Amino acid sequence: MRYISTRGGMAPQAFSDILLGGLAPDGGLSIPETYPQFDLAQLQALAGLNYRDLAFAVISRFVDDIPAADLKALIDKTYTPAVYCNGRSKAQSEHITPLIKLDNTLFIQELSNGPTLAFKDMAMQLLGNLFEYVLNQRGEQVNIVGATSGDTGSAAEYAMRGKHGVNVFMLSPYGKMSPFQRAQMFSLQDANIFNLSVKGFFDACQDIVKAINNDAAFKAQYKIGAVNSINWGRIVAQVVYYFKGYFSAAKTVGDPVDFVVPSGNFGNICAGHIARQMGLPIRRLIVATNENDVLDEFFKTGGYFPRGVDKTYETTSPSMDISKASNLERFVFDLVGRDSNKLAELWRSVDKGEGFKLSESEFALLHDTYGFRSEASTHADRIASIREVFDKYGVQIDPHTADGYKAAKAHRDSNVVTVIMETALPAKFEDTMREALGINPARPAGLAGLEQLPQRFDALEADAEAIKAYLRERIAV
Ligand SMILES: Cc1ncc(COP(=O)(O)O)c(C=O)c1O
Ligand SMILES: N[C@@H](CCOP(=O)(O)O)C(=O)O
Repeated sequence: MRYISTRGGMAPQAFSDILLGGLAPDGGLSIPETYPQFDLAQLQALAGLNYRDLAFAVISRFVDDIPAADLKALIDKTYTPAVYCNGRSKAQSEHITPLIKLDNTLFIQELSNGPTLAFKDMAMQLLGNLFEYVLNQRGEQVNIVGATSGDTGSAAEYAMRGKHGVNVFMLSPYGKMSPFQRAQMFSLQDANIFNLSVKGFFDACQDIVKAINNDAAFKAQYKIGAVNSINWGRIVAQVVYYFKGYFSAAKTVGDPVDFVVPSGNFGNICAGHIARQMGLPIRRLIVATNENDVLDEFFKTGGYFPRGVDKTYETTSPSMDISKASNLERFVFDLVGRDSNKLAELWRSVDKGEGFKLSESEFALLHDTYGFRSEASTHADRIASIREVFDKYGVQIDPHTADGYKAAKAHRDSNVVTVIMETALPAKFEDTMREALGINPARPAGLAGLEQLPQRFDALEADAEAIKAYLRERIAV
């Protein structure tokens, strides 16, 4: 399996190279030359596997430069009940991503039982182990520069803290995360973790990360790596839980299943798209956004017009306060027939701050061939959804998953099983949960008093040069 860039400017590379490389050298995103395929008989054979064996069956199809026994050991060490037991279903933690049944055809897939209570742990824990393995093999080091709107940051820091050869520099939007998210990151005192609180939205942090990665000389000199979903390693690990969710929800292998995905940077649902391209019988992929509805607009009109700060809003599903979705590039690459010249032209207009509109025939593909639907939520919708799910089913869902619930209601067809992806636990968003239900959500043991711990971070302007200067001062070359 070799990887190319969506923009066509990268010689085919092996998995370990793109893992360490992050963003492709031409500014594009790495993607496999072809997607591995599973036919019905092969899917039937996967259906009964536990999470670890399933993860190996899927991921090994994308990774051929790590010996199979080593890859299996890394996967086995990652997906254990001990790592994924933090949330609501300790009894079910062997399943890693169990389903909650709401009714006969509506389920929530738990993805947030890892150490930081968000779906990011599903991929980030594996990424930490993969980085450590590949760096050890090569005798190299990496300085990860990442951007977070609240959950990637803590997941990355918990996965990489204390790891040999890895430093993490995490840019987060100043004052825009929940108190719990902030405390989770800023209370870490490990010497290899650096929190940079940037005066701007997530999009500004992500633009800076990309600018740093696009400076080839700086990237090489300071050994810069990525843990955001621009890194293919994140996406491939996320593909696995669509297979798991499908096998847990479908009555018979081959039946259609719809997935609803709270979306921001489009990494999670992009993994769903890839699972579908590999032959998993997903019928619809339903994008759920909050008031930052650039993706909803794209899937409803075919126009992709990322927005500036004046049209990006602070909402009560803050991790989705994103107006420029990195991984849409991977999906549009497939949509335009993997024509990298066409893709590069579209993204030149995105990078200029303009955007693009799909042709009529391309727009039709979104729905007909690729099965996408979408829906946006407001704060009032979110509160109503949290209340409804609690009153009707006795289940507490977080505000992001609530955006998914509204989208599920808008698009579900009760003859087809629908799975809503749970993207975080309610404990991370106490204020909104209290507003909706009048009670504080349960907190996993060990996290009481988190917000009272001493916090360590540096506040910086949203300026790539200022961030580079910060990195130069702290990275020994
Ligand atoms: C809780 C939560 N929900 C949803 C999202 C959106 O996921 P994605 O960026 O993969 O679309 C994020 C962050 O990305 C998140 O942290
Ligand atoms: N919502 C994310 C934003 C970054 O997404 P990623 O999947 O590209 O890392 C966050 O919580 O930080």
